[in-house]
Amino acid sequence: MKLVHLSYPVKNQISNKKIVLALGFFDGVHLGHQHLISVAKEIADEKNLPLAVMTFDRHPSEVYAGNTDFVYIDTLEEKANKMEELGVDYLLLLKFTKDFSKISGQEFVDNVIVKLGTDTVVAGFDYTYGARETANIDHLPNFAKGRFEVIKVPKQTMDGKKIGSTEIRRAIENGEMELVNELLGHHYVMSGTIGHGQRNGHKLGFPTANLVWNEKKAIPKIGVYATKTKVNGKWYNSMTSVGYNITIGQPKRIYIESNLFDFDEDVYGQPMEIKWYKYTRGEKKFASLDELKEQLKKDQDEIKAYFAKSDK
Ligand SMILES: Cc1cc2nc3c(=O)[nH]c(=O)nc-3n(C[C@H](O)[C@H](O)[C@H](O)COP(=O)(O)O)c2cc1C
Ligand SMILES: Nc1ncnc2c1ncn2[C@@H]1O[C@H](COP(=O)(O)OP(=O)(O)OP(=O)(O)O)[C@@H](O)[C@H]1O
Repeated sequence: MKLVHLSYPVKNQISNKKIVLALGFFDGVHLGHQHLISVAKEIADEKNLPLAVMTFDRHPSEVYAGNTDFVYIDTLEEKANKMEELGVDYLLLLKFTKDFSKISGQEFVDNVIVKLGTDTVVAGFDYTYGARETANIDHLPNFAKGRFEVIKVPKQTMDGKKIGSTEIRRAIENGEMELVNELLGHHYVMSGTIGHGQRNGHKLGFPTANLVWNEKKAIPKIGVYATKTKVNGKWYNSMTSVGYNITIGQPKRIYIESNLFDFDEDVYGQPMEIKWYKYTRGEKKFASLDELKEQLKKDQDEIKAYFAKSDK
């Protein structure tokens, strides 16, 4: 798969062939997105054309609402890896600027979709584009004027509700990891490197690997989770705390730290990935380290039992 950076207006086709173009932001590449891309892939294969997916370099709400705290389900790298697995040939990253946000639907069609050499556009039932998202998928054939075909993908739902990135972000921030994983069709993952903690974990008998993560990623709510953690290229069942570590010292910042089961190696500086399974409890302030230690033993038993059942 090729990653292509574009800015408005687009000047040239990206391939000497025409393309099938899937449109949207695609944060998380959830089950709804996966379905849409499989529809587009089928058309591309039938027509013997490359499949391109177009997204933006930042979420439009960062620009519209000036919301610089906006957090993402996927980093660009994660999104690109998922797209590649789905058989996408080109991932197009269009620069989303204030000026671009003001163009009309017709300008978007003429200066982006047509310039790319598009044969067929595939987009969802609620896809919008143009200034303040004024134009929708049903307007697209009028703007196309016969220059490309438009395929509208119907709403994909779970329990009657649209499968959507906004809902998944809400569920991550609410610690509803089982729902998150169901809607994504894969586990929510956070990756980064192993940083230094305050070195209290060893004293407690529960050493932890502290995650240094990409600050644009959505963080599960404060609390304790059943997780799997990858270090040294291998996945271990683990328990992960997202918290301020309120028992030891003054709360300053959020730490994400995993205690891996059946693992005892020095791994500072190495890559680390956390797959999130289930929220088990909130963070508590304990009167002593011994009480925290007692609780950590209980957490370990509970989470080991959870995996003994769910890994079967
Ligand atoms: C599974 C798990 C649960 C935890 N729960 C709590 C908690 O409820 N309250 C708290 O103050 N700290 C909690 N901690 C954080 C410990 O205080 C922390 O691991 C310890 O301070 C070591 O931190 P360090 O790695 O920075 O030295 C938890 C840690 C883990 C791994
Ligand atoms: N559940 C779904 N069913 C069908 N199409 C979908 C679904 N979710 C997204 N799409 C389509 O996939 C493309 C990418 O969608 P987008 O990036 O807006 O994600 P989203 O999940 O709809 O986000 P949000 O929850 O913020 O509305 C769009 O064309 C959109 O219409």
